[in-house]
Amino acid sequence: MSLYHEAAALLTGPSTHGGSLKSRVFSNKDLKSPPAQVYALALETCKWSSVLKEVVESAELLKHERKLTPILSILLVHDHLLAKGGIALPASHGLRQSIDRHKARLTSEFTKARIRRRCPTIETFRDLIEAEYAGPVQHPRWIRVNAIKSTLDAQLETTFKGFEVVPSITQVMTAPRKKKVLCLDGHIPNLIAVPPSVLDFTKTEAYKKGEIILQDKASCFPAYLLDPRPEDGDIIDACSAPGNKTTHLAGILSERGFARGQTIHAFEKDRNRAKTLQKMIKIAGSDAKTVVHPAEDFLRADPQAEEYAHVGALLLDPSCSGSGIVGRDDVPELCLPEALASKNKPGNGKSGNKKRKRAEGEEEMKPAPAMMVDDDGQETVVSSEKDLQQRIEALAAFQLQIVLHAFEFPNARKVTYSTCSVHKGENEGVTIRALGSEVARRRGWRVLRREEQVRGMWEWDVRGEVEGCEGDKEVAEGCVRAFRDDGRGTMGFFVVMFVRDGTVDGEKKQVEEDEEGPYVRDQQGRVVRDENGIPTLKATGRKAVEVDDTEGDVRFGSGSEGEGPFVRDGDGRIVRGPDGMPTLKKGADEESEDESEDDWSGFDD
Ligand SMILES: C[S@@+](CC[C@H](N)C(=O)[O-])C[C@H]1O[C@@H](n2cnc3c(N)ncnc32)[C@H](O)[C@@H]1O
Repeated sequence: MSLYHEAAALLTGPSTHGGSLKSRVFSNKDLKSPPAQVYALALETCKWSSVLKEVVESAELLKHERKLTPILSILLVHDHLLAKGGIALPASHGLRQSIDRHKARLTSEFTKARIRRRCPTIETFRDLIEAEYAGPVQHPRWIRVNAIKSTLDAQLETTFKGFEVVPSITQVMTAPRKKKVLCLDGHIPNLIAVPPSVLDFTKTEAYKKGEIILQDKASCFPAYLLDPRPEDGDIIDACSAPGNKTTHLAGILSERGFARGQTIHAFEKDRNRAKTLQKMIKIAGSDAKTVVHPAEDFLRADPQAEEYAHVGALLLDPSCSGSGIVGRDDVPELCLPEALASKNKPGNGKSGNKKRKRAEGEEEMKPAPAMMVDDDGQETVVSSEKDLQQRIEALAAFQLQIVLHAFEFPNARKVTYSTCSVHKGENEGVTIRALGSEVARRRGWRVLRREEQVRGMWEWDVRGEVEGCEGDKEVAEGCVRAFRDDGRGTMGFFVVMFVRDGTVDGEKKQVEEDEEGPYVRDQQGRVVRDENGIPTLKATGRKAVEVDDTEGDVRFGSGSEGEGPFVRDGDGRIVRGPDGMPTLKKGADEESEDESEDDWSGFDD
């Protein structure tokens, strides 16, 4: 079967593969053509289908070529007009000849379609189609600067040279997809948003060297909320692959300075995914500080083992329904030409119809069963609300087990739990059940209140659902949510942090100087820290931990005074608040006059 027949069958034929176009292509083991080629052809044809319908109808192609079906006609005309190498069939092939016979007419109708849309060149026509496909508001591309290998300033001067810095995410989301604008995120340090198609960042030197990491803003919440510090001891990332959050933890700690011997333990149950994890950790430069536990189930790690005696913080990001992932449920629109259309006026055929239309002669399509694809790729057929509830319940039971296991680590004081799901059952539901558990009560685990959270997180105003928290407003406020398509540019996400004080197993109080803990505090009650984030012990007046400075300088940014948008100290280092956010130079955060509604609050404390 040719590439075109395979793409046609995929787009209009009966399907046993539900889910997005991507998962339909890549889970279809019967394809003879390379899946990437089938996917690209099908997706691009869908994007252009309203134009192709117009061209095919105006050229009366289906009237003259009775053997062509509507779907085949637009797939072939797509490649004829828009693919670099034209139709991927020999000149003698019947399908190709059915298009070649009408070359001149098709080209002329395509030119008319372009001019009708006021596009002077084919490039502007392509941009218009991409913009229409994305809709008026687009999901930004989020880029985290990996503090182990680079700094925000260094990236602004290299990878993002020539980009205009705009103050609000709204301006990035509504900018032309290729416009060189960027927004420095106001919640997560070292995070940049740009329009989605401005550059293929995977081809940049910075990406190849691990200086930048493509990671959605919401996916940066857990490591930032966990706020890892040198005095936290070892850290466990329980469900790590592909390693975005593991490398983020390492990035934060490298800015603060790892304590001597401080280690991140990264568990990953799936052997293949563990390989990806190892690769990512190496590229990101965090391999020296990370112990990967490949193909190891976190639930089987013994909390009492000597190896984990110094674990003070855990990040839990277990498998979930993935219902918050952007693009997960994308099935592109498809406009098909009328089979026997005679001289249709352009635009007659209701192009832009949301639903897929079938023309005469197309095979009857049975509704595909809905497919739930978890964020680690596991597929479940979900054909009713009951199926969905059962799947959520099974996931929630597993997620709860992960949280309760983490609660058992003897020296753990901080645990974040996150999902990229929008379902209450996997989020607030798990939180409430964890709080009500025997181990939580025995060991004093509670939810970190909003006002106790690191600044970017307490300022984030999308919080947990009170109803999902059984009416407990304080717990709901402690939960952090993110939704797709709410104008903030993130994926759907949930994170909560559990903490406990010095009470160990309800018995002995750890030795502390007073109720406020062992560290020196300022007049506002905040722990006084040095430039590496290390607090001073009241008892000794000395630093709480020795920072490992054997691997070179611990930096909070580099470059000379006066460079970049941030305030610098006398040594040229970026000045940051206690939460790690850089301070913008005066005027750098001023809005343009016409920017009325945005969420920018600058980086000042
Ligand atoms: C949501 S993904 C993690 C994404 C990752 N935290 C990141 O930000 O790149 C969940 C991962 O947990 C792994 N996993 C699931 N159950 C596990 C377990 N019991 N122990 C260790 N890994 C597990 C899955 O194989 C999957 O790779």
